[in-house]
Amino acid sequence: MRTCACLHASLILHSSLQFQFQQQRYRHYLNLPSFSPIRSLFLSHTPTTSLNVIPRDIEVELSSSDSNDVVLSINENPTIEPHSELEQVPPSNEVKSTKHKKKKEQNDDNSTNLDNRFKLRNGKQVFEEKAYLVGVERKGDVRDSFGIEESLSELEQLADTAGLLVVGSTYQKLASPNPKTYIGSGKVSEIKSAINALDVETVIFDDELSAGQLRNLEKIFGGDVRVCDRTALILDIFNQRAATHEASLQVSLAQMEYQLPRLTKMWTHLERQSGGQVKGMGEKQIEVDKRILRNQIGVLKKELESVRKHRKQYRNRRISVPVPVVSLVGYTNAGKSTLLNQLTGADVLAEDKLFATLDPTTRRVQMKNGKEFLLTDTVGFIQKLPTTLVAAFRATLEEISESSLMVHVVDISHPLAEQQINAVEKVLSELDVSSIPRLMVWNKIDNASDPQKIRLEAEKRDDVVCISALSGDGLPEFCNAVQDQLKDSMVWVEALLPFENGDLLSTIHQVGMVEKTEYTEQGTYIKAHVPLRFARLLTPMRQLCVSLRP
Ligand SMILES: Nc1nc2c(ncn2[C@@H]2O[C@H](COP(=O)(O)OP(=O)(O)OP(=O)(O)O)[C@@H](O)[C@H]2O)c(=O)[nH]1
Ligand SMILES: [Mg+2]
Repeated sequence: MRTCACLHASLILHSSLQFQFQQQRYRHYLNLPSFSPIRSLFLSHTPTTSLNVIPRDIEVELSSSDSNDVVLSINENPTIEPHSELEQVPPSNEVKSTKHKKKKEQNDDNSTNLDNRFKLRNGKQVFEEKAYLVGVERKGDVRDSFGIEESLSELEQLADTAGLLVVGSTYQKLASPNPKTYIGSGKVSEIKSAINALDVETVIFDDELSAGQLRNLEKIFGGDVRVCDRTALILDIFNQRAATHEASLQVSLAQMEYQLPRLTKMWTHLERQSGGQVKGMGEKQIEVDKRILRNQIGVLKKELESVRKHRKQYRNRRISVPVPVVSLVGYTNAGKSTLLNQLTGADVLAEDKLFATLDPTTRRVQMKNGKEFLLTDTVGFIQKLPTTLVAAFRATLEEISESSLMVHVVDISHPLAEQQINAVEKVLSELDVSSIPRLMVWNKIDNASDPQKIRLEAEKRDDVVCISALSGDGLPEFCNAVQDQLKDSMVWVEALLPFENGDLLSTIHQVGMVEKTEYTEQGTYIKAHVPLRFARLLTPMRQLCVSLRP
């Protein structure tokens, strides 16, 4: 009974907040097609997480009704002055004193200012919050990884992609992070001064923070300042970018999984607001919230599974002709989509922003010699990308793991090309794709400071091709290299597949190069080049073929 009541309370709370937001600054987030980049994380999915955004001038009341139901309601607290940026909608019967008029004018100005700060990002309107970036350089960090300044400049690019306005940044060298606040107390004070001086609304940390660290920092910085980390920011970009139903489901799932261990803070906030009267209540509510969230995660997973099954069936049907699949992998912004577009005439969005692509797109590449292969564009990788987040993009992973060849696209003109290569290798090493052969492509050769030097270096290696996906330079050589790699990496087999192995046959068509298929009474007889792992799978059928061959 109590459990149900709490769920009920959460829902009441949500609608009250919506009502409040409509009167206050937050109404923008709810009325517009997209929420503010950072707040969307907390607002969009679970009702209870909305508590994260209770502004300072709202008080929370807790009461118990006859039926033992716990009812929470939120009221505007008239004794507290609204935050200067809040747009107050006056009640209709308000006395129009000069003082009020002045205040209304001020508020109108604020409203106009706020309206000016909505920007169109990723096809959606988002509120351009002022952000401050914070990084930590760990003493003893390996030299060939990203330096702190480079990492922060990448974080700035991410913030810009998400629609935030970066107004400043800072970093600290530390032997180990502070368990309570991640950074040292001196740095915390420095950031607090910057927040006041620059009117900062969001502080973004370059590394993943624990729930406790987020809570402590928000407490120190003050009620209106949001604290989030790189992962939350990336999730928010994914949320804005998700164009298909499957991508939206994947992002929602990843966001919920990110929120689950971080649910505590809003309820301690509640306890604080009520002066400790509800001590212990927060703890129970967290359990209820977690259960609600877990249930929602379960529902989402089921829905995703059915979408995936459908996509797989569609893919199997689509690939009826024997063509191997080549997947494009690489750092975000390396030029994967541009390469796909150039080779296939596809119209995948390619732009100078991080994470332009979320959904895999596959197109057929027709070579001059009549040979063909399918090319798949995938989501880009980035340093400090939690594997759980990559795992959320199973569609991409499936495309990669079922491909016959991985082409690693590198922006060779980038000053941190080597570090980006290492970051991609690191993500790939965490995925189960080590058995898939690779080819490396050094892209954007047209943009390199010394293209000749780079070409000479590439010639020394036999697994690298230099191209410019933008101008088309080097693309025939790229296609030849793909063909050679595909053949080299495959094993010649003749096998007889029983009819019940229809799935295997269609996968072989997909990943191998089938030269002949013949239907016999015992099954399908094939002659093909197949990847080594499939040759192993086919071993018993190869023996069968030898014994039955006429
Ligand atoms: N100069 C130059 N620019 C290129 C080349 N290839 C791609 N670009 C540019 O690089 C930017 C990123 O290209 P995309 O194709 O979107 O990169 P991506 O790897 O698909 O990026 P994500 O989808 O974010 O992972 C775009 O502005 C392209 O025009 C190239 O060969 N030369
Ligand atoms: Mg792309």
